[in-house]
Amino acid sequence: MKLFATSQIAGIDKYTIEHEPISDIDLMERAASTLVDWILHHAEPDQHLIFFVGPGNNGGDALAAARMLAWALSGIDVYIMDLGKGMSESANTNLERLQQQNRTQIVYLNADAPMPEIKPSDWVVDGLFGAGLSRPLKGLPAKIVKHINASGAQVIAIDIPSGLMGEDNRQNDRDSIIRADVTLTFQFPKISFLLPENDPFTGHWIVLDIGLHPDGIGQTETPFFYTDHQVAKSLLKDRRTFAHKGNFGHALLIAGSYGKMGAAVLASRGCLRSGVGLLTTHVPRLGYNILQNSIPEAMASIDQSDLMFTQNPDLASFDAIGIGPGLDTKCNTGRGVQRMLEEELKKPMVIDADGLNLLAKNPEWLKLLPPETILTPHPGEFARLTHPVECGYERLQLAKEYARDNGVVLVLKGAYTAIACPDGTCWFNSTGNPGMATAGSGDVLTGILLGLLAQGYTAKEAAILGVFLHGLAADFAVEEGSHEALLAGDITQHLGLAFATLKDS
Ligand SMILES: NC(=O)C1=CN([C@@H]2O[C@H](COP(=O)(O)OP(=O)(O)OC[C@H]3O[C@@H](n4cnc5c(N)ncnc54)[C@H](OP(=O)(O)O)[C@@H]3O)[C@@H](O)[C@H]2O)[C@@H](O)CC1
Ligand SMILES: [K+]
Repeated sequence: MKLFATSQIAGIDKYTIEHEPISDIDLMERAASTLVDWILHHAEPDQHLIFFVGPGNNGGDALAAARMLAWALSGIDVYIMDLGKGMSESANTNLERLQQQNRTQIVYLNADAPMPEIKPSDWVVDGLFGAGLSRPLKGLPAKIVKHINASGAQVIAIDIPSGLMGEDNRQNDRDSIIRADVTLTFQFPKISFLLPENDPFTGHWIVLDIGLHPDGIGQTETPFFYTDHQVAKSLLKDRRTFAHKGNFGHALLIAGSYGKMGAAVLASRGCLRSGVGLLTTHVPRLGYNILQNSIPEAMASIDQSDLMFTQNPDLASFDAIGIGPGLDTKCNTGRGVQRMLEEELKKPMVIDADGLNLLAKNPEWLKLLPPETILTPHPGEFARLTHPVECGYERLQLAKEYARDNGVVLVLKGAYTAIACPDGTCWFNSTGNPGMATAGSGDVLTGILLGLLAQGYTAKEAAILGVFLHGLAADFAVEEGSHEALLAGDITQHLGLAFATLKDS
């Protein structure tokens, strides 16, 4: 799915009105009816709802929804924020319709008016501002937002929590943004919803399809995408009936050191469960028994060192290389990695964990990286590769620059993992859960990415698909357990179900 800046969404909105064609008041009616469906599905018949209405079309949506709900629910109050400059045309039409219906109390709130009582048991519907917000809230809007946030009531935001910008919130006033429990957003998640600093504002967000015109969506260019089932499925390659293991590549994983052999085992499992034909895992001597006992499907390549990686095997027979899980950053290991990179191998590569920490210490290696390279930092590792940042928005910009400037696919791990590609595109992942914040989860991902690279997926395809499958497998694992108890090994165990679900979807 494409993701757009709010200004672009307004353009698609306009395109829909012109080309469907549909009048703007009817498009608003369609949007409002999706809100109403959601609310009726979740509210008890005696639920008291308080609508806060702003001057633009976000307010218009709120007024239309209040009218539709007033036929079904008895306790609806509407407060209109009076900024002294009137309302948009469609909002005005909906105000007249609500007045004519005559089932709802409508009160104007100006700067001097006392704030209405909101009980913790009430539901507040926030229709103050949406995609048309142009600056941080001050004065009356900020006062109303603070009053709502302090109420303890459930808050449902229409389209965007009022006060939150769709993209860049670096200059925003965080005290003057609605803290919603649920955000019902139209057609597309907004880019700011995918950044960690905005989670307290959006709460749980849900996308409501309002049928914006597919041609308008298709013609609007954007660097941002959301990897949903459809995208991931389109990347998945078929396995032919007469295929044999030679068709699915031979991966080399360089992983493990004294005390960190688990990382090598987990990454090996992730790799083998992602469809690779053959896997050789290169480990220090001490890891030989551990590896062979815990994962007999992997072949072992043994380092000359007892304790750590120092020297790669002959690389000629491998289709892709993964390096990093449990590697450690000792000098000898660093020298080993450097020698390997200096071979100027043209094999696809994935670098994780201590591989990234070594790269951060030796930025001159960047120019030695092969063309199809994936780096998989979490925010801390990314800060070491670049520099610390203030917020997720800045990190996203930096990730896009880093991927473009260095010709690497950068997998910035976290909720909605962002994959920045050398072509300037950025793909947010839709699967996964907080249970994945657990030891070894990243090692499993490295294994999956390596397995996909070895099978001939490009670095970009492998990253988008691999991150999606990793998250989906973890989602299945959590369905049987809990976030707290999720082990990285549970992710590998559910990879089969993730592949199968994607194929059948
Ligand atoms: N796109 C779609 O597909 C569809 C969109 N729909 C809905 O429309 C919404 C977008 O509507 P919108 O463009 O009218 O913007 P919205 O946020 O309601 O208000 C703008 C008003 O606020 C004002 N204003 C701005 N900032 C301010 C501030 N800090 N403090 C004070 N005032 C401020 C601004 O005036 P300004 O002073 O900036 O000139 C203007 O008067 C969208 O979120 C969705 O809910 C659906 O109905 C149908 C399909
Ligand atoms: K809103």
